Parts: sequence; C-alpha cells; structure tokens
Amino acid sequence: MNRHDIALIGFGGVARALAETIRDRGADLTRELGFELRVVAITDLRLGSLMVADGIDLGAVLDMEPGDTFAGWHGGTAAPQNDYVIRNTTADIVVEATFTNPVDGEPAVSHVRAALESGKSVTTTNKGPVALAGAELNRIAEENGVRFEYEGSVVSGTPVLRFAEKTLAGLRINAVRGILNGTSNYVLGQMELGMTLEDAVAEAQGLGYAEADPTADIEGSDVQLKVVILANELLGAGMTTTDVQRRGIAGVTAADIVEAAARGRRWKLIGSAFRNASGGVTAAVEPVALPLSDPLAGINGPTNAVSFETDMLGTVTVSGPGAGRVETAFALLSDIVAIDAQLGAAVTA
Ligand SMILES: NC(=O)C1=CN([C@@H]2O[C@H](COP(=O)(O)OP(=O)(O)OC[C@H]3O[C@@H](n4cnc5c(N)ncnc54)[C@H](O)[C@@H]3O)[C@@H](O)[C@H]2O)C=CC1
Ligand SMILES: N[C@@H](CC=O)C(=O)O
Repeated sequence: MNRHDIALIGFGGVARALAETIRDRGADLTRELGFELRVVAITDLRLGSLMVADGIDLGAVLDMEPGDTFAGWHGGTAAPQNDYVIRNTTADIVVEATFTNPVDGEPAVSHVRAALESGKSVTTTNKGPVALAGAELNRIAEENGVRFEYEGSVVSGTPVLRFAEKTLAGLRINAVRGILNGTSNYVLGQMELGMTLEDAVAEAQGLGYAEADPTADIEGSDVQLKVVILANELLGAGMTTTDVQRRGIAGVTAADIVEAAARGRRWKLIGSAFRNASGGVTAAVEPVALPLSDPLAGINGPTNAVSFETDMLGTVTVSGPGAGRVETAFALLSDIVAIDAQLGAAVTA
C-alpha cells in the first residue's frame, strides 16, 4: 500500500479538520486517492509535541479536553518542540498550520525552511511564508527535490492558484481582482442586516473564519498578503507587503452601508493587482461601494471570488468558500494529492 506520513505543525481549527477527515474518511480516501494518510507527529503551542512513528491514535488526540497536553503520552512532551519534530519526524509531508504572522511570517517561515531542508515536502495554509518568503522557500524545495504547496493560502479550499497556474497556462493574465477575505465579507453582510462590526467579528471567530487576531481581517493585512501571493505567482511581480496599499473595512460605518444601499451599491473589501503602463504591477486593498451590476457585489458571507483578466478569454471568475476549517482542510488535502502526483508515495509496502 502506498502511504504518506504526515506531521502537523499547529493543531488548531484547520489541522484538526484534516485530522478528523483522516480519522472519519481515511479508508474511503485511500481507495479513492490510491494512497493511505497517516499522522506520525503533531506539535502545537498549547498541546506540546507528540511523535509516534507507527501512527498516532487520532481518536485519542481529538478527544483531548481543553487544557490537556501530550505530557505523559508515549512519544509526547508538554513543550512544543517544533524544530526538533520537523527535522526528526519520519513524516514525508509537513503540514504548517500555525498562526499567520503578517509582519515577517515567523515562526512559520522557519518551520517551512526546516522541513524543506530536511527533505520533507510542505503544504501550508499559512499566508506568511508564502507571501513573505515564497521565492526562497520554493528555491529550497527545488534544491532538495521536494514540493512546497500552498493552495489554501488564497481563498481557502477553492482552487484558485492551481487553477490559474495549471488550467489557465498559456493565457496571459493582466490583472487579478477579488473578494479575498471571508471574515470581512461576512462582517459587511451582517452589518447590512443591522449587526455591529464587533458582534459580527465575534460571530466570524466562532465560525472559524477569522484569524487568531481578527485585526488582520478587518484592517486588510490578510488580503494584503493574498494580493502579494497572487501578484507574485500570477503576474511575476516580485512584491512584498509594503508594495501593496492597504485600507481595511474598520472605517466602514453603518451609515456608509445605508447610504451605499440607497445608491444601489454594496461595500466590499477588494484586493487587486494589475500590470501598469510602465511594465510593473500596481496592487491595492481597499473597501469599495460596488454597483449591484458588478458580479462581485453578489458574493455573500464567507464566500470569496477572484476574477482574472486574461488576453484570450477576457474575464474568468472563480468563486467558492474563502474561509472555514473544513473548507481549508480540503486545501491541505488537495496539496497532498498534488505532492503525491509529483513525487509518488514515500512508503510503498
Ligand atoms: N480558518 C480559516 O478559514 C483559514 C485559515 N488559514 C490559515 O491557516 C492557518 C491555521 O488556521 P486555523 O487553524 O484557523 O488557526 P487556529 O488559530 O485555529 O490554529 C492555529 C494553531 O496553531 C498553534 N500555534 C500557533 N503558533 C504556534 C507555534 N509557534 N508552534 C506551534 N503551534 C502554534 C495554535 O496553538 C493553534 O492551535 C493560519 O495561518 C490561517 O491564517 C488560511 C485559510 C483559511
Ligand atoms: N481569516 C481569513 C481566513 C482565510 O484566509 C478569512 O477570513 O478569509
């Protein structure tokens, strides 16, 4: 049987959803995908670390009570020994799903670098390493004959990056524009129904859409990272966050929403990047009161949408879930499938 052994770095909403999928649908996945998935290491700030080379009992881990740690477990410690686990695990794929740090991407950049340097492929939903160190990490992956995959870093499990890179290959993409943050889109929709921004953010947190620090969602830095990723991946921009002007939805008031509705408009947080006349790329994040005739005006709740302006097809738009634990776990699964397609299974018994 072909198999991939997985190490989970960060065991929050998204990584837990992947573990639940493997626990609940593992046999079906093995049959459908042609390889088995086994978790052999977990490390998390709150739980500590656990390494079990012949497979972790996911049922037991998923049944842990709040406040429990891996102290006293066979192969477990209360301290999160991330670097040790990443370098020494028998896993062939490392899943990085710790907090996104929009300033320098750490410690996730170091986690990804350590994994790739020690010959493991990486899948991540963490936008920090991709936006702030993507070129370096892709180079290290290539040097080590492994893969660095990050479909979930933009629009959660909805296949945007792989779609543009693989399915639109041969087209020239001149611009990208979209709703790239599920939390802010959900919040704006709830504010249209009369809820306060604070209450709507609390709801988005409960639903697993928001960042650990939801300021990133509301003030636009989450979208700024996603715009950098799209601009670099699809427009070859070589940008970083300081190249992207940013304004989030914190300044959009209930009165602004009422006034826009009276004019037949809806506020949306729009991320965009386009090739400019001087051959460079201009990128921005800003709230815009869109006319209802704009296709992006009809995108509701945590749903996101990205429009690609292309030379041969004109505008191509992809829409789907932009946030959510299970939806984002699917992005990890799709990356694992891509790694398997490129490198094959690490273990063939
Ligand atoms: N939830 C969503 O809808 C989406 C999330 N993402 C990204 O995926 C990643 C994971 O998201 P969630 O699971 O929702 O976040 P979460 O906040 O539920 O979980 C993050 C986990 O990482 C752990 N952690 C943080 N720093 C750590 C460190 N230095 N060492 C070990 N563990 C550490 C935390 O204890 C927590 O359990 C984040 O980077 C987020 O930006 C991306 C797309 C969608
Ligand atoms: N907090 C983010 C999660 C996905 O990146 C969002 O709301 O879009």
